[in-house]
Amino acid sequence: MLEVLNLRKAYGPHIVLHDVSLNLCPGTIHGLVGANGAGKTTLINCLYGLEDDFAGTIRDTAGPPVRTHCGLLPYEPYFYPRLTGREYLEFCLQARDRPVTDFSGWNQLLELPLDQYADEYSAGMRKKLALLALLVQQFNYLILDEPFNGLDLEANLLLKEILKRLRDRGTGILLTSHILGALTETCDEISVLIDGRVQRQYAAAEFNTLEADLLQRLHREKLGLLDGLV
Ligand SMILES: Nc1ncnc2c1ncn2[C@@H]1O[C@H](COP(=O)(O)OP(=O)(O)OP(=O)(O)O)[C@@H](O)[C@H]1O
Repeated sequence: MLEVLNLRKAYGPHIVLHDVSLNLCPGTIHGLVGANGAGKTTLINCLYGLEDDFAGTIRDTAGPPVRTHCGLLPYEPYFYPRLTGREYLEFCLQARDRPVTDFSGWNQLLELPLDQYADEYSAGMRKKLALLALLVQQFNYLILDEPFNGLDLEANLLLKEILKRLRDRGTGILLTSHILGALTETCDEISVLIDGRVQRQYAAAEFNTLEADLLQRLHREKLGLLDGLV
């Protein structure tokens, strides 16, 4: 299990995360929802070790450093110039001392032109390539920052199915999204992050109240204004 306990992270005087605690269990899809600037990417960066100046505990309870068995899809994947999609995948595997395998099975699903330079891909293709680099590696845990953003409808549907199958195979998946439906359709539990605090965690059986709760929590005053208008 990946455990985040009393995580506190500040940039200078600005406290971004206040005592955040959550667990990512194997075989579970855990969604993270929150407004722009709520601290989702900061939480992910701390969890994956891209930030180290924080207080609290982050650990894989099985023992090894979190990154050993965990793959990250960053919000905006970066590709070195003049590397083809195929070379990027090979680079990702070699960087982790993994054998370079045949990508054609996974790429029959995502249909990327792997012999084209990755930095010339469209935004959606870049996201697919970064996802492909995770899928070919069989991680125990995946951390996905906005995985659905930028993908076309077909790829969105496919990705939901892939995530559910990985979950059923035992992978623990933490994902962020601003698309509530994408979260409620795929997740087993959802944490709501407001102003750097986990306000509440919802189990799947409680998802039917999530949208109404978020409207109240985020827009109580605006709902009052709306009442006067419509
Ligand atoms: N490197 C940084 N230096 C200073 N402040 C930062 C840095 N990174 C993030 N922040 C601040 O931390 C807060 C949380 O940012 P973060 O990117 O984690 O939010 P988010 O929930 O992922 O937002 P979004 O939904 O827009 O992606 C914001 O106020 C942001 O300005």
